[in-house]
Amino acid sequence: MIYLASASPRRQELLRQLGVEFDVMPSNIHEVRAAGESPAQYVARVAGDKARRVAQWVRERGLPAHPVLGADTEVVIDGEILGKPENAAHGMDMLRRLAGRTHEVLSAVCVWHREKEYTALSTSRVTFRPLTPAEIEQYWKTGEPRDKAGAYAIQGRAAAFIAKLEGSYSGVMGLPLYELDEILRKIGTDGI
Ligand SMILES: Cc1cn([C@H]2C[C@H](O)[C@@H](COP(=O)(O)OP(=O)(O)OP(=O)(O)O)O2)c(=O)[nH]c1=O
Repeated sequence: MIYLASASPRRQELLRQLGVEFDVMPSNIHEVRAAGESPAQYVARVAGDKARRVAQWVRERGLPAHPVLGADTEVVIDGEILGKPENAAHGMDMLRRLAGRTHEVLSAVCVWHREKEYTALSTSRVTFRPLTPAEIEQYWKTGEPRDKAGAYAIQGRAAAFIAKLEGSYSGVMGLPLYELDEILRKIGTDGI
């Protein structure tokens, strides 16, 4: 049993795939980049913040001390983190930037267990085919990109845009399962 420090339905789906039993406990932390933090440092730190926050609640409420899992996923292009789209113009802008190019998706997991934290980072390279303005608009209108880092979902219609993926499909979707399983095996809580 673990606590999943996330409100993301994608992360629940991915965790179910590993067969790990979990309770959902969203962290609701405010994600803000600190000065001088690289994208890799940022995702790892945010995954840790989510896990630490929920671990603290678990302690305060006297709940059973199961491991706590936090995760963060960011889309990076030209060294810049794109974040989630604030509105249609912002989202379509992101898709225009990604079209016809290769970008990185950084996905970090952090497990807090017995006063120790275990963090892993998955880096994937995703190549989009070129997109026409009409395709970008149509895709935006599906509603799929709205709550997603980089304004797309590999597990949804954006699969049709992805010419190449080097790295971790589950990592791009929001929870790198290979890296997570390595940590869970280390602490003796695998789902199998
Ligand atoms: C690139 C990409 C991102 N995403 C999603 C995964 C994450 O849910 C989201 C990135 O935002 P996150 O801030 O990592 O997570 P979240 O706000 O959804 O949930 P929580 O903080 O409670 O854990 O983008 C996809 O679903 N598919 C994709 O292809």
